[in-house]
Amino acid sequence: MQWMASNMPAEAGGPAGPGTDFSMIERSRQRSFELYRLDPGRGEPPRVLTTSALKNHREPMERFMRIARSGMEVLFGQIREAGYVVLLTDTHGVAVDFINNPLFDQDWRRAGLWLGSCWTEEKEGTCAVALANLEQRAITVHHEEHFRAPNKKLTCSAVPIFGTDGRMLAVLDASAIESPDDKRSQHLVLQMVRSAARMAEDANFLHEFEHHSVLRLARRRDFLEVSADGMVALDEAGRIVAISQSLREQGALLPALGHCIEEVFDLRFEQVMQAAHQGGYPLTTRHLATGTQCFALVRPPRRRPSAPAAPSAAARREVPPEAGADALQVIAGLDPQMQTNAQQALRVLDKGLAILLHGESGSGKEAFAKAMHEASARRAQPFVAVNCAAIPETLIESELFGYREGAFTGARSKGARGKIAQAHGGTLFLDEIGDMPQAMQTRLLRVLAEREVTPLGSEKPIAVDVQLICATHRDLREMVAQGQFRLDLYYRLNSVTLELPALRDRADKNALIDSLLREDGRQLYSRAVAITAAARDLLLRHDWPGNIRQLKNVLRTAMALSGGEAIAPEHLPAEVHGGQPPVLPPERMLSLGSMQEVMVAQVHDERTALLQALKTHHWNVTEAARSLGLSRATVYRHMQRWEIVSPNRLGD
Ligand SMILES: Nc1ncnc2c1ncn2[C@@H]1O[C@H](COP(=O)(O)OP(=O)(O)OP(=O)(O)O)[C@@H](O)[C@H]1O
Repeated sequence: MQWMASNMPAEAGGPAGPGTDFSMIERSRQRSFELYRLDPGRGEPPRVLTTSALKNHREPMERFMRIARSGMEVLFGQIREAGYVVLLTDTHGVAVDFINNPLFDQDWRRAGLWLGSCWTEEKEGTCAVALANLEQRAITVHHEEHFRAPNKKLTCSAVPIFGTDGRMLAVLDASAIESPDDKRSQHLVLQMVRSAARMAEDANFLHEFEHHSVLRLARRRDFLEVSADGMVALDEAGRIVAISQSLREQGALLPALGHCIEEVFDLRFEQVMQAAHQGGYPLTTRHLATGTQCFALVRPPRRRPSAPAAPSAAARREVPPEAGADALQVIAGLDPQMQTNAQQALRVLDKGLAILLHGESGSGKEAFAKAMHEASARRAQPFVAVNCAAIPETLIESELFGYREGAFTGARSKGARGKIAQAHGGTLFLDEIGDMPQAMQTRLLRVLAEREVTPLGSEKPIAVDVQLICATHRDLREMVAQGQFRLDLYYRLNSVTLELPALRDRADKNALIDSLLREDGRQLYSRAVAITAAARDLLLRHDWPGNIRQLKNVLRTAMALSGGEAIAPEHLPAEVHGGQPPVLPPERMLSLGSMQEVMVAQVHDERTALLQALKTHHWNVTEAARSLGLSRATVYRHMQRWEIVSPNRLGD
């Protein structure tokens, strides 16, 4: 169902056949050679885990394996005669379940298509399961496209399966040892794997939300019962608590999470409940944001847990969207590029890959990194941020790697744990990675390769397990070309690069303004602060060199100046009016400290200007207000705020 134009990357496919994405395969080949230094000629089949090691992979998957089993059986029934085996792997590429034709056990085992086999890029190089895991897209890897010689006769079609929070759960794969040379022969197989994967996702969704009302949605009424386009789960208050993967992929409904059904569809929750009580008849409705007409069928909650009384509609609207994977959706807002970033981030999280965020200063790289941490399996562990540009070069080593007692003059007597060790189990965010000195780059590379850190003055390495997220506003590729950044570290860091758009390029400036007015208004005045159309217009037209940070500060100052009333153009600084920005060097304007200085400078300027006008007009407030283009009430409010007292009243 197209709720709006999809902003997801195109499905892997193309003229050369299904699941063909040359750049995906090419990138993987490059990593296999350069990052993992694999030997394409190595002869043995993929490693198969021992029973006890396999148990560790199967246990966390047990519930889902039971749900996915019928989908696997349907799929196997369709392709068994053509000589395929069906594998279900976890997100580490380990086959936790499989169905084969036992007549050919020996052949499957020899080919590594077996329970417990490990299909990772690190060991096997380019292969379908590893790529579906890494890129979180459906793909066929056919014959010679495989990296290692023993896999080159295989054809494998793999499709990722996502959980109800958008995180990847597993990969479903169909593989054969013998198949025609033409990759197009696999087109139908890939489609079958895809529909079995979708069946497993939907079954999992219905199972997980069995205590919730679930709305099946379809653009065509006839297909509502047999093949809905997607599902949303509602809690007892009518709030959307989850949306199925098929709708997630279209992006349009993501911002609906946490909202009441009537805010998203032209449909009252009471109608939904009524339909549920009467056995579920189709409802005709409309998606409010896109105007798309659609049909909904309610599946009532299976067993209703005894629940507290439903809150009022007003109270329901105040509830923030759920944490976890949705933290990323919240930070992505309504901007298509940010939504794609959020989807990509979910695909690569918890895969042991470093992630690079690129974007202008203040565009929200750290905020995005924090949201990624929240969305990851590490969210209960520390998030440690280090700004490489803010630490003097002489201290960066001890700050990052830590030191043992007496490691250098001035060291603390007990030594110190470095930031890398502090982030153990969690996420390490290295901001301004382009500013990291070359010697540190070498040490960091070693930490990433060996997954251990040796504090200064110590010989005992400490094992560390961190999700690394780096950020920069610089062009690292250019820095590599200039010899300022290590090529091998660059390869390690940019397995995935997410480009954060500058505020001026974001399609959701309006919504961002509203959300900042709501959040900061609540902090300052315990309520959202309004804004006039003229002031909003100025904000929308400004090009925001300091990005969201600057917008946030401008709005905070404006809120203070307006005293919590609607923000009008007069509350906005000169640069937003197209005038000269405060005289500060541009690079300083972009740091948090300097933005606060800008705020102070602005307030200081406004106070001086008001004082000057009052003096010029002999403390006649009406005259001073007219000369400044402000209302008398505003001038009085500002006088009170800035403690300007008319000399005529000093004796009061
Ligand atoms: N989507 C968002 N909604 C609301 N506030 C946001 C959003 N993204 C970022 N911010 C806020 O904008 C400010 C700047 O964000 P952040 O520090 O993440 O930017 P940055 O790109 O890391 O900047 P720098 O490169 O200078 O370190 C912060 O106050 C952050 O909370």
